[in-house]
Amino acid sequence: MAPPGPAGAQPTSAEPLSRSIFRKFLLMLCSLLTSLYIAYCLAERCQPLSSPVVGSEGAAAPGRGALAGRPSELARWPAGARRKRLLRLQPWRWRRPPAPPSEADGEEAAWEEESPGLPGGPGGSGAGSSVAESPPGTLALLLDEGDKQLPQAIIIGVKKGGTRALLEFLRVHPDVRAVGAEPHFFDRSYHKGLAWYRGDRFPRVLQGSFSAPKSPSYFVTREAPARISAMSKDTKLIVVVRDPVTRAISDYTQTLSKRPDIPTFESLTFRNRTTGLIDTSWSAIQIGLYAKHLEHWLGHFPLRQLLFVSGERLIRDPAGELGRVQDFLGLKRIITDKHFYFNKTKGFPCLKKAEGSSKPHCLGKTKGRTHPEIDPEVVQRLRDFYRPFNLKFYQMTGHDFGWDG
Ligand SMILES: Nc1ncnc2c1ncn2[C@@H]1O[C@H](COP(=O)(O)OS(=O)(=O)O)[C@@H](OP(=O)(O)O)[C@H]1O
Repeated sequence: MAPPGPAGAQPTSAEPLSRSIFRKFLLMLCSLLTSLYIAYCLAERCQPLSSPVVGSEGAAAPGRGALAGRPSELARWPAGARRKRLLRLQPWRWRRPPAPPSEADGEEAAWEEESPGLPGGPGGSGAGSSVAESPPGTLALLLDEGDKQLPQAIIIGVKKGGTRALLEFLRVHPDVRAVGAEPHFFDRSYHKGLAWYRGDRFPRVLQGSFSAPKSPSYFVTREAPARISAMSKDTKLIVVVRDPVTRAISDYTQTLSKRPDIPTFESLTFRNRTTGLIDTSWSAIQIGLYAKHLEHWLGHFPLRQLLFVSGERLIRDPAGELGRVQDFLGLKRIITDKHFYFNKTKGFPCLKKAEGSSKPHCLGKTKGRTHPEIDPEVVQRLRDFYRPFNLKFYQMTGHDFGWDG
């Protein structure tokens, strides 16, 4: 017979059994909790509050992910938590990102290389897709809600319309952030999906501000209206338009600066010089058929979601045009006359102070090139050719741009 234990320590026959079951239960609970925590962490949900909420969404199918990244998603976070994320973990957000490289330092030049705009060459002949390959200078705007998300406004063109000037002027606004190069998402990289587009394309910027990356023009890309609408039907679209004849010459001048051996403007203009048949497959001509391109956009967006900026007025009265743009984007009217001066040497309006600097700033030498002399008869023929398209465009937009006298 076993000796009795200390008083009170003698377990009943049931006690050791229940204690060991309890211990096992505790152990199992602990391991279960640990596994749950690990699984949770692997799903990237236990990152510090600063981690991009929208970016963790995973691969969204085009047309579906847009809403997930929009303010509604951010609304799930309490305002305090959101503010904390901004303050604690992304101090760089408070700094203005460096200015995007200007034409002078290569970005623009590199971009221009992509669009020789010659028949048969890249961005050259043909309607629709080939024109789409010629990346007209466009800009995408990100109306920011404090985290990564898709653009809420895009400057969709037109190439040589004055898109760079609009971007540089808009950057003066304290609520505007400019970001890196546009990834040609809606024309070339759409297959990569919206999550990729959102990914690292746009910086996280302060709530209430928006960023404006330089981007290709989607105005002449057939697929762009449907794709942008699939991203968000609310996207605001800005088009800088310019007299299509001058625009075509400007386009040609750009190509000529890269390839001095190209045929003359006059010979490229006609399919048959004798009959006077215009070569509408030449992208320099095709891009200027604004009414035709606009029709595609109006199939997906109501007119009120498009703003047409006059390229001519952007030169004559930059503050006036910027006023309209600020209103359209819901920005406070901050950019006014006092921001501009006319630089006689450049022949264009320039900024008294560049964004982030105290020095005056004109656009680089690839903006405001001297155009070659074009045979006046050819210019007249082109004017006649564009007139009906221009009139249609005035009718559609409710605005006479004055290109036809
Ligand atoms: N302030 C100011 N300074 C310089 N240039 C100005 C300005 N405002 C508008 N423009 C006109 O912008 C034309 C170039 O248009 P884009 O910037 O859209 O060109 S691009 O498509 O991005 O290559 C450019 O065309 P070209 O004159 O043919 O070079 C200019 O006429």
